[in-house]
Amino acid sequence: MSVSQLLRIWWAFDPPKIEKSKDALKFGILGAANSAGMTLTIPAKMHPEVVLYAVAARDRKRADEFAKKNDIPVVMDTYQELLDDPNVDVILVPLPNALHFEWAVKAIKAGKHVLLEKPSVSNAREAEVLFNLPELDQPNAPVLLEAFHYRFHPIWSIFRSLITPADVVHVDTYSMIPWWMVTKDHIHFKHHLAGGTMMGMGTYNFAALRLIFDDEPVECFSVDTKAFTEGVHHDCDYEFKAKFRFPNGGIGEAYSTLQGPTFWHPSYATVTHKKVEAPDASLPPSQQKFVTREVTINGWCHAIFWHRVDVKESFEIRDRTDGKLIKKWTEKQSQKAYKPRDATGEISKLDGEDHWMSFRYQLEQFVNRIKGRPTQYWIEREDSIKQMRMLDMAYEKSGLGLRPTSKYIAHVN
Ligand SMILES: NC(=O)C1=CN([C@@H]2O[C@H](COP(=O)(O)OP(=O)(O)OC[C@H]3O[C@@H](n4cnc5c(N)ncnc54)[C@H](OP(=O)(O)O)[C@@H]3O)[C@@H](O)[C@H]2O)C=CC1
Ligand SMILES: O=C1OC[C@@H](O)[C@H](O)[C@H]1O
Repeated sequence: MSVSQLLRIWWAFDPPKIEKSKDALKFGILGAANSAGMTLTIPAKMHPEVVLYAVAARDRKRADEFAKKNDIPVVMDTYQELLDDPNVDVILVPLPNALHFEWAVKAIKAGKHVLLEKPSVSNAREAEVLFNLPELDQPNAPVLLEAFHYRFHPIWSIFRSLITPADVVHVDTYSMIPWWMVTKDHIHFKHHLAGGTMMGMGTYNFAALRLIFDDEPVECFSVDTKAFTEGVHHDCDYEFKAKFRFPNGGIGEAYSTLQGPTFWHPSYATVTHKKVEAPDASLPPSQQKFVTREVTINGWCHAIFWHRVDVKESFEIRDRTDGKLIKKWTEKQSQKAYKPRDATGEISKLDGEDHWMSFRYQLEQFVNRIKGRPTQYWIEREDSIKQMRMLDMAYEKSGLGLRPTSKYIAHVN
């Protein structure tokens, strides 16, 4: 690892504190959750309009420790107290998946903006209710965002700009978390908390497939899982491989594990396009040029550590009359973009620094949306609903069944 790589990662996790603006948004966090570090407390240090105001946790000692570590001035004993506090503008919901629905609904009904951990809820039924709450369509409605952080990183936009969704024939996606990072008693492996690897990591792969095809899957035709069978862990997949068919006939594959090998391996997505004609005015009229493009993004999930987009184009020149191959060759190029300025075109005009994690890019857009400024990237509410439909489709096919619906749904009209 080079010194510049090390420095980038160092600054990403331990950035210099910056001055906060007078009209900064006050954030409250529901639960002293581990994920809140990446999603909010670290990126907040780098955002002038974000102030960490309060944390509420079920255990006072845990809450106090979390508050001290993150310089959060207010500690509350219940989540409801935090929603009732008029000083709080925004709520981060980093609770177990099964509690996302209830607390996101309550927060929105309390008039708070909500940054909601992924996966947004437990299943599509909950998503349809949450993302269609009438409060979200009123004037000055609260902003609700599913925290799909990687979609806000510049490398993701560069990658997508190299894809022609209608021509995609095959996509292979891979992500993993080493076994030692997720113990069996983690919320990821509790069925009543809507656990499972498709929920935890797979949702990232599934979103990648939806975005690459720019469409929704018509069918999940196979899901192989390795899942726990006993006690609270029952029917929680710790590894899976799923295959989907998309409307253009293309196949999308997703593999992920929360019990992966000891050494972390960067996520990747490899996109194969069909062979298409590449018009070339320099060729004689008797000849035709074709190209088959393969685009791979390495490190799409946690791009701050390392990433690279590779494009491989295989060219052929053929005789127009009999199709005979005249010449063939391959061209390759790669690119990285830790900050928008590393890119070209519209992307290059956006704000960002080398040490911004995807979470910091996400926070930028979230705050812009709340402040009524333009957002270059966003995840629409309908998008989050479709995402949960894809998860349901896979869980149904796997035989593990949908993740249970919150009883709180009976209270929402
Ligand atoms: N964006 C990302 O990189 C990541 C996102 N996630 C997502 O974030 C969410 C939380 O995950 P993570 O932070 O790893 O989990 P943690 O277990 O670290 O935190 C979950 C929090 O939920 C609270 N909680 C409330 N009720 C329960 C309950 N019945 N059982 C357990 N905890 C409860 C706890 O709060 P209290 O302090 O009140 O006890 C705890 O702090 C999940 O939705 C997960 O998918 C997870 C990892 C990374
Ligand atoms: O987003 C995530 O979800 C699953 C976690 O265990 C993982 O660390 C994180 O990146």
